[in-house]
This record gives sequence, structure tokens and C-alpha cells, in this order.
Amino acid sequence: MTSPEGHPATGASFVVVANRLPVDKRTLPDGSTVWKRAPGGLVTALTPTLATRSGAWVGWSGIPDSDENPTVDGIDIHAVPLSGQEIADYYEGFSNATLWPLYHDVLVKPEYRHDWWDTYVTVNRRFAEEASRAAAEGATVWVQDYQLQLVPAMLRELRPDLSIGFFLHIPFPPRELFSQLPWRTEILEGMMGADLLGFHLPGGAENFQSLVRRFLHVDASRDGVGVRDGYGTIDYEGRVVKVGSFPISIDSATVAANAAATGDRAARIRAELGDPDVLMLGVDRLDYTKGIDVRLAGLERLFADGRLDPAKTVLVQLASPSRERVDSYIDIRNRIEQTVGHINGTYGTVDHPPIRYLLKPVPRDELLAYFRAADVCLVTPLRDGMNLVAKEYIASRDDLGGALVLSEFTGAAAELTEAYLMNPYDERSVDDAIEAAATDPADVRGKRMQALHDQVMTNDVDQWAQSFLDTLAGKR
Ligand SMILES: O=P(O)(O)OC[C@H]1O[C@H](O[C@H]2O[C@H](CO)[C@@H](O)[C@H](O)[C@H]2O)[C@H](O)[C@@H](O)[C@@H]1O
Ligand SMILES: Cc1cn([C@@H]2O[C@H](COP(=O)(O)OP(=O)(O)O)[C@@H](O)[C@H]2O)c(=O)[nH]c1=O
Repeated sequence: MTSPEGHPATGASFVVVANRLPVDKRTLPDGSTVWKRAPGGLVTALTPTLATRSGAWVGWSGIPDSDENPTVDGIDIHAVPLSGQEIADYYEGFSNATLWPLYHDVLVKPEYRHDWWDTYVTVNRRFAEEASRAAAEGATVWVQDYQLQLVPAMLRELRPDLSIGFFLHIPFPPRELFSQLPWRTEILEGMMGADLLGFHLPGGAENFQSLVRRFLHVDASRDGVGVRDGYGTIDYEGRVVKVGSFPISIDSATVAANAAATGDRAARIRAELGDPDVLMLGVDRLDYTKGIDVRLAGLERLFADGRLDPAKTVLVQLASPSRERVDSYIDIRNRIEQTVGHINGTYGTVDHPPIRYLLKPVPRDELLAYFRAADVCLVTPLRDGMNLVAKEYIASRDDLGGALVLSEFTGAAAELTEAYLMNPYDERSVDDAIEAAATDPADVRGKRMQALHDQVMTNDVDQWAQSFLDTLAGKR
């Protein structure tokens, strides 16, 4: 059935459009398959948001050439099929070998290929068309992230009746870097199809404003962009486009409650590791942005200088495989595995290797037990849009145990100022922060954790979604 305007009358009034569906298919050792939560912070953040609004989710299932449409409780799933070649060119190529490194401070050299760009355009159009089919007349559509920056304008052309929001989950680079992109104007025009553009930090929003002034020659307000409130405006093709800062968060109360219930498992984890004096933890997708190499190098220096005792220290590094066919990801995996072997070979004994490294996704409850067990959580990215692991660790510690070492180059550092902040590019800063977090008296660590815990419990994912959607709806 369609409305008088020809739009689906039965569609959803709230639609999320993201590269990934909230679940992906895993094969078990016995050959059977199950749908499990997809990796990464975007899915962590949006699943509770959408479940409470009973909307639709448009995304890719993670499988090549598949038209399977998984069912997820409370969410109307619209799978977008991608061929093997499209995955190579749109996802691994343009999204993760062009945009990802460009937006993360050019930590590796972005590749600019016109064939990848062509596929990016084709796939973005497919997402826009599916979103158009999923949305009811006048619906709110929330497009997510760097893989889909052309969707807002494509969707507006198909469905001018919709209210369209766009949120970028990774940093938005300054003019000096973004200008490298051969398709910089097309990307900016694509994003400008939205009514509201959201970034984690005011800096990303301000970079965007500066770029549209330069490349789209528009009048973008020079007023500072506030956090959660107070947005900038851009006059564009007879519309006013809003630009704001909305730092994402987690379902803090649920994480805290579930973590508190893992007591026995947390104690067993410590016992299985030989009850070390200091248990450190790293939890990351295996990505060169996450600074896993930074923390390993810091730990090695602290062992070498006698500042931490390798016989009494354990680092558990949980690494979830990511973008495994992209060269820069193959390189970082090799480097990390070599360093882990080197540190264990040099500072370990047969029954006590100081680093335990796991290359597989860890289920949520198990992760929470690790958070609860760890004396120190190491979050040391060279660049990161937000980093939800930092917030999950803090929410898990309502016992006020534990200490967070946090890179200044994460979005999370803007608000988590009581963490042991460090500069991952400065060896001294890395070493001092790790040592202080491991050895400061319990009352000092407890006071810092109290302040951090209060911050994360107050600013949760519901507040993030509500502040974005209220601004989009003109209520703020
Ligand atoms: O979908 P993948 O290619 O497997 O990657 C997983 C996700 O990684 C990125 O996450 C970002 O979003 C988080 C939540 O806002 C944020 O905390 C983190 O700093 C970002 O890196 C990516 O942006 C997502 O699109 C991916 O799904
Ligand atoms: C390694 C690992 C992680 N998770 C969960 O994934 C997200 C990661 O989000 P974050 O913002 O820190 O970074 P990216 O989005 O990956 O760039 C977080 O919710 C973790 O708890 C997981 O469930 N299992 C894992 O093994």
C-alpha cells in the first residue's frame, strides 16, 4: 500500500541506515551457523536505541552475495546485498583503505582509486534506495558513518518528505588532510543532504564547517558548536542544515548491572592467571589506530627499566579480528604478534608469560568479567572517534576498583578527564601513565574512578540518541 505521494504507508517511522546490520553470521566448530552481535562500537550504541523505538535497520549482513534477511527481536531488518567485488572495492577499499586512514590522521597512507570510488557511489545508492523503501511518509531516517556519506543527498532526492540525520562515528579531519581526497566536493555534497550532521566532538563539526565554506562556498555560522546543545547552521539550497557535537556513550546502567553480576567469573579469571599483583587489560578490534603496539612497547620499557615486575604483572590483550584482507591490518597483526612473542620470550618464564593474547571476538558477558577483574585497562589509540571500551570499563567498576589509562587522542578523553591521560606519541607519557595507574594508592585510584563512573552513568547512550533526535526534530 502507498500514500497519495507514492511512499510506503506501512514503512517504519524511524529507520537506521548503517553499513552493518546489528548481527552477523558465525560458523560454529560443528559447522552449524548462528547470528551473533556484529563487532564494533556503532552496533553496541545503536542496538538499544533502536530496540526502544521499534524501528527498521537497513544494513549489510557481512556475507558476500547473500540475500538472507536475519530476524532480530523488535527491529525490522532490511538487508542490503553486496557482491564479493563490491565488498573488496566499497568496504575494504574505499571505506577502509581510503577514508579510514585519511580520517584517522593518515596513520597509514590512504589509497585513492577511481574504481573504488565508483563502487562506493553504486553501493551508497543501493542503501539509499532500500532506506527509501523502508521509511514511511514523513519518517525520521538516521544514516550512520563514513561508509555512507553520500546516502543523505541520494535519499533526499528520492524522498524529500523525510527528516534525515547523519552521524559520523570516526574523527572528521582538518582541511589540510581532507583536501587530499579527489572526491572531496562530492562527499561534502552527499553529507549536506542531511538536516542535521552529528560529530562526536566540536572539533569535527568545526572542521566540517570550514570545509563546506571552502569547497561548497556556503555561509556556515562561525558560532562555536556546543556539546549536545548549541549547534551551528549552514544555509544550503534553500534549507538550513544543522551541525552539532554529540559524544556517543553506552547503555551504562545495563553494563554496570551485568558487570556486577560477574563476580565469580572475575575471581576465577584472576586465579587462572596466577593471581598477579597487577592485571592489565586491553580490548580492541585489531586495528592500527588502537595503539596496541604503543601499550606493548610501554610495558616492555617498564619491564626493562625495572619499574614493573614481569613476574607479578599480566597483560590480557583481547583482540577481535577486523578487516582481515586489508594490507595495513595484515601488517599490524604481524607486528603485534611478533612483539608479544618477543616480550614473552624475553621477560616470561615457561609457566608465566606476562602477556596473554587472544585473537577472537569475546562474548559480552565474558568481556564484562574481564573488566571487573582488571586492575588497569589500557586504552591507548593513536586516534579514535570515541572508544566505547573505555566507557564500558568505567561503567563496570561500581566497586571503584580499577584504573583507566586513556589516550588523549580518543574522543572519550574530552569528557573522561580523571583517567590516567597519556600522549601515545610520547614514550615518557605512556610509561608514566601505565606505571601510575598500576601503582598509585587505592584511595587515589578510587577517587578518580568515582569521578569517571559518575560521568559515564550520567551521560548514557539514551541521552546521546535523544539529544541528536531532539535537535533533528527542532525540539532543542
Ligand atoms: O564494521 P567494521 O568494519 O567491523 O568496524 C567496526 C566499527 O568500527 C568503527 O567504530 C567507531 O564507532 C564507535 C561508536 O561510535 C566509536 O566509539 C569508535 O571510536 C569508532 O571507531 C566504525 O566507525 C563503525 O562504522 C564500524 O562498524
Ligand atoms: C574486542 C571486542 C570488542 N567488543 C565490543 O566492541 C565495541 C568496540 O567499540 P569501540 O568504540 O571501543 O571501538 P570500535 O567501534 O571497534 O572502533 C565495544 O562495545 C566492545 O565491548 C566485543 O563485544 N567483543 C570483543 O572481543
